[in-house]
Formats: sequence, C-alpha cells, structure tokens
Amino acid sequence: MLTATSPVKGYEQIGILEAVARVLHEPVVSVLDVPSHTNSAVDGYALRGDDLPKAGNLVKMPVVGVALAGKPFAETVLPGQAVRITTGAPMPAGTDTVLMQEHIDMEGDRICIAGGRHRPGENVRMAGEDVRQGETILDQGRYLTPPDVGLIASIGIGEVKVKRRPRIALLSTGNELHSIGRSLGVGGVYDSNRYTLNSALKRLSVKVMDQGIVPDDPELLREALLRAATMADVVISTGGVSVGEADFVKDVLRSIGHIYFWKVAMKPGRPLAFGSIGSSVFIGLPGNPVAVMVNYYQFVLPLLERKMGIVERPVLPTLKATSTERLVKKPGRTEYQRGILERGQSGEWLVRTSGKQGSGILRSMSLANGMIVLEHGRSTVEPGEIVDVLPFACLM
Ligand SMILES: Nc1nc2c(c(=O)[nH]1)N[C@H]1C(S)=C(S)[C@@H](COP(=O)(O)OP(=O)(O)OC[C@H]3O[C@@H](n4cnc5c(N)ncnc54)[C@H](O)[C@@H]3O)O[C@H]1N2
Ligand code: MOO
Repeated sequence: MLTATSPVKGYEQIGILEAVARVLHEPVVSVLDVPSHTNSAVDGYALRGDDLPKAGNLVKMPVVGVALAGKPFAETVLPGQAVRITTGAPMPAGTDTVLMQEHIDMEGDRICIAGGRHRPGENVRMAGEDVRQGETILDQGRYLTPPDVGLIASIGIGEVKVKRRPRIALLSTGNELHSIGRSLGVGGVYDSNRYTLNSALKRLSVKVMDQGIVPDDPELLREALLRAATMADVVISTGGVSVGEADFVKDVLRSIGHIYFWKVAMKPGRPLAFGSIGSSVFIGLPGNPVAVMVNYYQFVLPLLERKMGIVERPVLPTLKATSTERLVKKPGRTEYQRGILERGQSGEWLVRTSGKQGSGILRSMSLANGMIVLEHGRSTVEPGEIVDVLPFACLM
C-alpha cells in the first residue's frame, strides 16, 4: 500500500502558528545561533571562575552591578568582582561562571563564597548550544510537532513551506444507511462510519471531501467513485466489499480502475480492498463499524501519512500486558481485540476485553483504551499470559 502511494507534490507557505501537524516541504535552516548570546542558567552572581577560592577557603566579593534578562550589564567585570545576574541575562564581559543564589551568603553588599563548592564555568548556557547558525534544524518531510513550531520561532522564522493537504474523499455505501435526522424505518441503520472516519481524519492535516451515502447500485456507485477520484488524492469507501449480492465495490473498481488486493488475514477488517482509480488511491473498507476503525489504524493512517509526505512516520509502541481473561482466537489470522488496560498492584499492565468483540459492536471500541494484538501464529490466550496491546493514546 505504501509503495503504491506517492506523497503529494504541491506546497504552500503558511504562518508557523498554522503549521502544527503539517509536513515540511523544505528543510528549515537556522539563520542564527540559539541562544544568540552566552547567558546565565540561574538567578545568582556572575564572576570569573579563576576567582573561586580553594576548598576550605572563604572569599568575600563586592557586587558591582546588575545584569537582567533584557537589560545586560554594560561594563567589564574586573578580577575580584561579582555582578548580580538573573536567568537568561547575557554574561557580562569578564565573567564565565554563575553561582546560584541559594549557595551564597550575603554580608552587606558583598557575597561570601565557600571554596570547593563551585566549579569554573558552571550555570552558563553557551551561545549556539541549542542551535548553530547554518544548521538544518528540521528536515523536509517532518511532521511538525508543538516543540518543532517553537524551535522555528526560536530562530525568528515566522513562515514555512509545507506540503499541501491531501484531499480525502469519503463515502458510505449501503441501502440500509440513513443520515442523521431521518427516521430509520424497518432495517435501517444510521451511518456511523463517515462520522468515525471524519473524526479520525480531523487529527491529520488532510482535507476531507465528504461524499455522503451512496446506495447499493453499481451505476450510482460507479458515478460516485469516479467523481470522488477526480477531486481527491485518496478515496475511501465503507461497506459493500464482501461477497453478498449487494457488494458492488470490487466489481465497480475493476471496471473503472485497478484492484491491487482484496482481503487480509485479520479480524476484524478482513475484506479490505485496495486499488486505484485514475491517479487516486482507493481503499474499500468493510462496512462493519469496528472493522472500519481497525483497518483505519492499521492501513489507512500509515497510507495517509505517506500521502501527506511524512518521511519518518511515528513509531507506535505496544505495551506488554497480562491478560486477566481467556481470549479465544482462531488460527491463521491476526486478531485485534478491543481491550481495557489498567495498572496492576505492582505497576504492571493488565488487560481485559471491553465487551462483546463482534465487528459491529462499536460500543466495545468506544469503551476500549487499546487494541489487544493477537498475532498470526498465536493461539487462544489463557489468563496470566502476556499479550501485546497498542494503546489508543498513541493513535487517537
Ligand atoms: N459469506 C460471507 N459473509 C461475510 C463475510 C465473508 O467472508 N463471507 N465477511 C464478513 C465480514 S468479516 C465483514 S467485515 C462484512 C463486510 O461486509 P461489507 O463490507 O460488504 O459491508 P456491508 O455488508 O455493507 O455492511 C456490513 C455491516 O456493517 C453495517 N454498516 C455498513 N456501513 C455502515 C455505516 N456507514 N455505518 C454503520 N454501519 C454500517 C451494515 O449495515 C452491516 O451490518 O461482511 C461479512 N460477511
Ligand atoms: O473481519 Mo469483518 O471485518 O468485521 O468481521
């Protein structure tokens, strides 16, 4: 799926306050040193390291001025003199060491320094120790985080070039589906998949083009998919990918594009279809609401991250947790069961399922705080056995 998906090419220049969760189109190179000046890391007294007394000795020094952040001490500090300094204030000329005020006793306007307690150069932050002028601080393809945006601000850059947002078309298929606000009638189901997907996509810098509900009619589906493909980089449908009479997605896809694969050895989410329509990537998710979510996190999200142009995708950690219940698993597929992670008495992770595990039971997905991943080769899990859990906190 990743190799069949190419990153978007376009870009735009935007203010950095809009840049979080966007993807850098070109590297950010620093135009200055950060910090721009050598400065104090603490509130205290600046002096020459050479003036520090030897262990066992005590020295008293006059305080000849004040250096504040934003109001430097303008003169040169002479041997045997100290200057009152606050955190972030530029080091006065002649000084290279700051003593923390909690470590100093005052005697009138002189400071008393005990030997052996301090070392020359302490509590000083060097110019350029964070960022050097000319250094690349963020690479092309970087998914910008809040600290990244702060880092860009710290070098005084207010705008960056970011990749354009991929356009994602969403559609739900099924004659039984109703929009909110309509009465359900017999056999009706409210369309929840578009809401799940729209909400998940809000976390990404993508443009959602919601195409609504399409009935189980091959001609209407064909029109809807072709229309979606002309406007979007990625088209995602839900429903109609299984083997029932009204499951037209694969046939239509075959007639207007390509199917790269259909079905993955997993539960839920087995009848996933992947292909292309024109230059758009197409993902046909199964209709079952939990299958939609599991497929989204396992397949759609990595694909969209690639489409967005993210070079290094975030690593998703799994936790090792002790199952407190028996988890029945069929061989020959990977199962994603919905679970609730908790801390045990000695701080270990415990996990139990969040309720009925049917692919249509959205409630157990909503109650869960993680997915229990039972790999391909694994058989039924007995209470006390260790399982992998992918916490939703890393995903949602
Ligand atoms: N004979 C077989 N039957 C089924 C198989 C199979 O291999 N052989 N696979 C099952 C699996 S696994 C899944 S998953 C489903 C997937 O079927 P479809 O993708 O064709 O989905 P639908 O039949 O259209 O819907 C399934 C189910 O989900 C409800 N649904 C659909 N869309 C929505 C929506 N937008 N919001 C809420 N609920 C939705 C729909 O009403 C159905 O109940 O096939 C199994 N069958
Ligand atoms: O594998 Mo189907 O995805 O829900 O049960």
